[in-house]
Amino acid sequence: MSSSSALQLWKEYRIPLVCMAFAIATLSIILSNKEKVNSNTNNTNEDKENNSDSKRDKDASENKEPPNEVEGIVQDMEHDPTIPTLSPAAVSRVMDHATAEQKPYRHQGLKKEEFRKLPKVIRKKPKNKKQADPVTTSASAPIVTSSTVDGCCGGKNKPAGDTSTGCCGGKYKNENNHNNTMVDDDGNIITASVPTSTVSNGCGGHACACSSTNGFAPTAPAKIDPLLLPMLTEPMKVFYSTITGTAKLFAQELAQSVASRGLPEPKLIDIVDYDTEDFLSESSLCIFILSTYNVEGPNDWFLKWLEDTRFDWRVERESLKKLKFSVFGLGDSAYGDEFCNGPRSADKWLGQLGAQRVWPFGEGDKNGDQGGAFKQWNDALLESLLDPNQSHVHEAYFSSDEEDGASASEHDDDGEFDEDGQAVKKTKEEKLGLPTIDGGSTSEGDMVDVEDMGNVARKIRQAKEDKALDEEAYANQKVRAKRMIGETKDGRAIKPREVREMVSPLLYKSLTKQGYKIIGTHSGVKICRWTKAALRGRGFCYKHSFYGIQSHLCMETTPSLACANKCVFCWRHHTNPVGTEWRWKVDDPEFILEGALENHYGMLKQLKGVPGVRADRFVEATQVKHCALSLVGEPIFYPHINEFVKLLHKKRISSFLVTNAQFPDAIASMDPVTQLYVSVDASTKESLKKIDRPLFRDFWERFLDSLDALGRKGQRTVYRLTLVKDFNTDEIANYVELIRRGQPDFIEIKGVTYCGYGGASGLTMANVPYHTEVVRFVELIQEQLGAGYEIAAEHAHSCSILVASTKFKKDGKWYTHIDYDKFFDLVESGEKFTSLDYMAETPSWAYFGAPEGGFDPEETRYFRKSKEQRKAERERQQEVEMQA
Ligand SMILES: Cc1cc2nc3c(=O)[nH]c(=O)nc-3n(C[C@H](O)[C@H](O)[C@H](O)COP(=O)(O)O)c2cc1C
Ligand code: SF4
Repeated sequence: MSSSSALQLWKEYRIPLVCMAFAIATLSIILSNKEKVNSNTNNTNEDKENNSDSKRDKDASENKEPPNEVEGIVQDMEHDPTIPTLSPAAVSRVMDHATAEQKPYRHQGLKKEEFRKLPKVIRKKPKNKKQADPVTTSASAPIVTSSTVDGCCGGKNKPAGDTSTGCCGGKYKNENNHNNTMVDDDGNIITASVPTSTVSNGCGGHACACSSTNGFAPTAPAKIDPLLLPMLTEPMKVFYSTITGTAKLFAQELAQSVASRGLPEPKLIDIVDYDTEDFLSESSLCIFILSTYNVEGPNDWFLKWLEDTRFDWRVERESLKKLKFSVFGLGDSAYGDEFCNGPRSADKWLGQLGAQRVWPFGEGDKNGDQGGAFKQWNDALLESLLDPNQSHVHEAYFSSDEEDGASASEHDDDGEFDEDGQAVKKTKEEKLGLPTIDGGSTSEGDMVDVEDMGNVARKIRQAKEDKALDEEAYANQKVRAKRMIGETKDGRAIKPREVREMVSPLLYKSLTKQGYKIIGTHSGVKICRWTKAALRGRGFCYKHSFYGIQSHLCMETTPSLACANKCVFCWRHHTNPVGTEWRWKVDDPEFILEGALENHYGMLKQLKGVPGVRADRFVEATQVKHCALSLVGEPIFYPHINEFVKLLHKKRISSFLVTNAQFPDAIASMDPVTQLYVSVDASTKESLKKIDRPLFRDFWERFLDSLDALGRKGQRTVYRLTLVKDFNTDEIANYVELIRRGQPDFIEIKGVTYCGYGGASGLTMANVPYHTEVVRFVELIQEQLGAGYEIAAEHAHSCSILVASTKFKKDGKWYTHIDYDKFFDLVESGEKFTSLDYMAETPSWAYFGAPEGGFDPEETRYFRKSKEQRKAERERQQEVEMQA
């Protein structure tokens, strides 16, 4: 073929020829790759390592950058059946982190041999697999990276002059290793170890793995600080309180820096929008950015709640133990001692309530570089949180008692002490309720083994489920009101805070279980056992002997289930809400009274068929004549107590109101009641604190002021003393002093009734005095009181004795009973009257020392039945109640 014809041919067929040649070349490449893949499938892990090494060699020889390490890891994971499959979201989080972290390593310009020694796995520790000895571990063994990497530095840190090869012996170790711990979408813990420079603990000694094939020594099992978990599994919450907006700006800044580090974006919450009670079940990481105001401000509610909870002995000491937190305060140093005082208190109380401080308190001064201080604190906080080698719990800020403005004894429960008086420190696992090693003490400090992480994840899931259920129940029931807390400088209204109901679903459940009927949101009514006894003609309570009340005509109720004490003998088993001020929704007095009567009659109806109920008593009982405002809680706490009492009197129902002497102003402003009681549970400050466990710090002053207010009332007044052996049965002289102070008309003294208290009070049967002991106590009181008071009546059955002012004794006869009709007439008249205007004669059987012991002879004395008889009767009663 001539060259011209060949050229002609080439011109005609060049395109199909080139295409054919290209197709053949492509086919041969595909075939050769397929062979490689097949042979790779049969390779050992070591082969894989070598293949991957040779790929790196190739890359290095072509002067290319090493491949993205995490891409390699993810590919490895896809092929390795021992590695759990990660969700795309988890993979992308790992990728983001690794990409962010590999820069420093590249900048160090590592050589290929050095690069090979880097760990390249993301692995979950194989279940029940014993950690291999680092010396004998082959390269094919699963490598579990550690947050405290102990492996060889590979000589990476050696200075230019050091030409030796292999192990540096730890000589040149540095602190920078990056270890990112992740949790996949199923709650599995994964550890992405992406060292950026050298490993930190050197490689000297027997554990040196310089000679191992991969040059990386697996050491301790992967561990994660459980305190990091909430941050990794759910967004942190950033609470702010602000008036002029700075705290909110800082909160937004924090949120941005968190998100920029690849963590879930935080939730920003204005503290006034949050139900403080929800902190009790809060398990998120909570950051508080709080401004300081010495006037009414957005912090008030939160701080009040913290303080109340902190000093409420009914609340579990570590009630916020699930919460992890850090506080930053905004203030102005021009305020001197008041600089950032609110936020600092929040930090202190959170810590004292068991919350885990993940970073120390920070503060920014408006008078200085507030923004700079915040940035510094913010950066340090996040750096610390992202560093798993750091302990995330920091020393609580404990102020001295003087700082709190209280005596040391008032705060003596700040810490925990063992029998020797030494402070007891709980391990983090104990605080978190995690399983501990060797029955209580962790052998490895603060870290929890990966194998325990399943439990942690389960606990977190459980807590979330519980919380969701709680929230749902609460949302279904609550009717919220708004509370205005002021206005901003420019006249804008600050968001009102929502007011919640006193009775939470949990409390509702607990109280109804104990037989209470709940009316509205804060009131309760219950049938007392004496009402049942009276219906059956089996006697009345001590009020019958002392004041002429027939128990079946009496309704026991309270318009406030909350009070400000935590008395050791409280019937409520310490489940009730407490507070030093009313902070709940308020129900209408008419609604409460109607609800109380309706429920009372409803409960009575159920007793209709109970064996022994007398028809005449049952009919009488359908018209309540007396109301004992003493069931539980503090009735005087209810903001409309005067209206409530007025309604009772209008229905010609007498009012017996018992207060616990913590609200002197309320006592002073109380309109006349049939009988006003004050509980005098102790006679000294120390024993009152011990027995009533009051919430108020100035509880003693309040107590004395209440007695003074009672003395000024000019009403029929009573001191009620409940004797608890070994708590308040001595100090007679002090009681006498208190009686002289309040000049009550009567003093009721009774032994405490043992109701099977829980552990909270620590009360046992040994604390219940015998009747003879009560009598002896009363005699001593009377002796020391001298003229003016005498022992008037008793009710031996309930171990109660009445000491009365001799004003109520005329011609040798006692007039401790009440002419109720006269009382209502006096109230209706609107005239001023005294307790002497409506007294009535006391029957002789009620006198102290009378053979009847205060038992009305008209009643049938009931003696206890045998266990079997009681059981049979109980069953019969249950049957009747069921039918009803
Ligand atoms: C009326 C008022 C009262 C303040 N009281 C205090 C105070 O008692 N202690 C304090 O450290 N700072 C006090 N400050 C300063 C603020 O806490 C400070 O300016 C803060 O940065 C405001 O934050 P915000 O913009 O988030 O509201 C007060 C400021 C105002 C306007
Ligand atoms: S004042 Fe009454 S309700 Fe309150 S704690 Fe004491 S006993 Fe219980």
